[in-house]
Amino acid sequence: MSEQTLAFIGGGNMAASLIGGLVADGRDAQAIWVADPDRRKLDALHERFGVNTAPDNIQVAQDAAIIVLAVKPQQLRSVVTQLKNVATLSQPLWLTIAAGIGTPDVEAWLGGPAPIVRAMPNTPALVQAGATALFANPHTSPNQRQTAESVLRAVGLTLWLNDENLMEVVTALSGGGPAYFFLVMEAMEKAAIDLGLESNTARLLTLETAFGAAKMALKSEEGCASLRQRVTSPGGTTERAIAALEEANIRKAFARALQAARDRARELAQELGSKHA
Ligand SMILES: NC(=O)C1=CN([C@@H]2O[C@H](COP(=O)(O)OP(=O)(O)OC[C@H]3O[C@@H](n4cnc5c(N)ncnc54)[C@H](OP(=O)(O)O)[C@@H]3O)[C@@H](O)[C@H]2O)C=CC1
Ligand SMILES: O=C(O)[C@@H]1CCC=N1
Repeated sequence: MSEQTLAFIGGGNMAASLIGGLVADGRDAQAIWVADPDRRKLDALHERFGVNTAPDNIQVAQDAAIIVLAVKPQQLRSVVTQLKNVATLSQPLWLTIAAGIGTPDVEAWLGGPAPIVRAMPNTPALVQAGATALFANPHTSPNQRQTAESVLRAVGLTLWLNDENLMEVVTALSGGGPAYFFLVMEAMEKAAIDLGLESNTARLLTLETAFGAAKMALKSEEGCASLRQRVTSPGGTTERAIAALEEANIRKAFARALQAARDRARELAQELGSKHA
């Protein structure tokens, strides 16, 4: 394996999204390795993206420059403990994407100081439209920060956080955010079908409208509130729709949703962190 080999430990949803985005960005699939206990998942990743695969975490991680920890938070501790001796041989950069679990926990499981970048990506990485926040622990060199950033920048926007505690808020906002938008799109599509539109028409109009609104907001200097008002003609139809949404307390629902996700990230750290023996 060459020096810039990326080893993914865990070949599930988020690993597939990151790998798909990286390969689409031109990264050599031969320099990407994936380990997962499920042979069918590995075969599917190989078929889809041409990456190398093996069921053995140590085999996949041992010569890698960057080890991406892409397992569920509940599996992170045992995986890191299993791989900690790899670090003494090849001194890789650890890149963890697990929700809730902080770099001090990963460092404690590794048994000593190590360069660790904690990232919170999201699944649109698959189509290079991801949004990722990154945090580097103090043992990460400027070069290693750049290396981690270049991996995530290949699949979308990257931002650095100075305060690791804010990663829980990012997890609630952009980590899980695609699911909230998918839910809104699901609901809009269903409502339009119930009102008589043919399903394919409802789907296409919903998706293009979501895409157009996001693209317009990204390109515009105006905030979302102002763009919303431009659609909302006084005495018109949108005004009635927005009034119905406000009446259903949509703002409060989103505030509660993000808070619940942020709190769950904190709970995961409590339940699974290194202080919890
Ligand atoms: N999904 C998302 O949108 C996002 C997820 N994340 C984070 O990414 C991480 C992965 O999430 P996601 O991809 O959704 O989860 P998945 O469950 O889809 O992927 C995790 C994979 O790791 C496998 N696995 C289990 N145990 C081991 C082991 N010991 N060694 C190697 N692989 C193992 C799992 O197999 P099996 O299923 O058989 O257990 C599964 O295939 C999580 O920590 C999550 O918090 C971060 C941002 C967004
Ligand atoms: O739901 C989760 O826990 C993960 C983290 C952010 C998105 N998916």
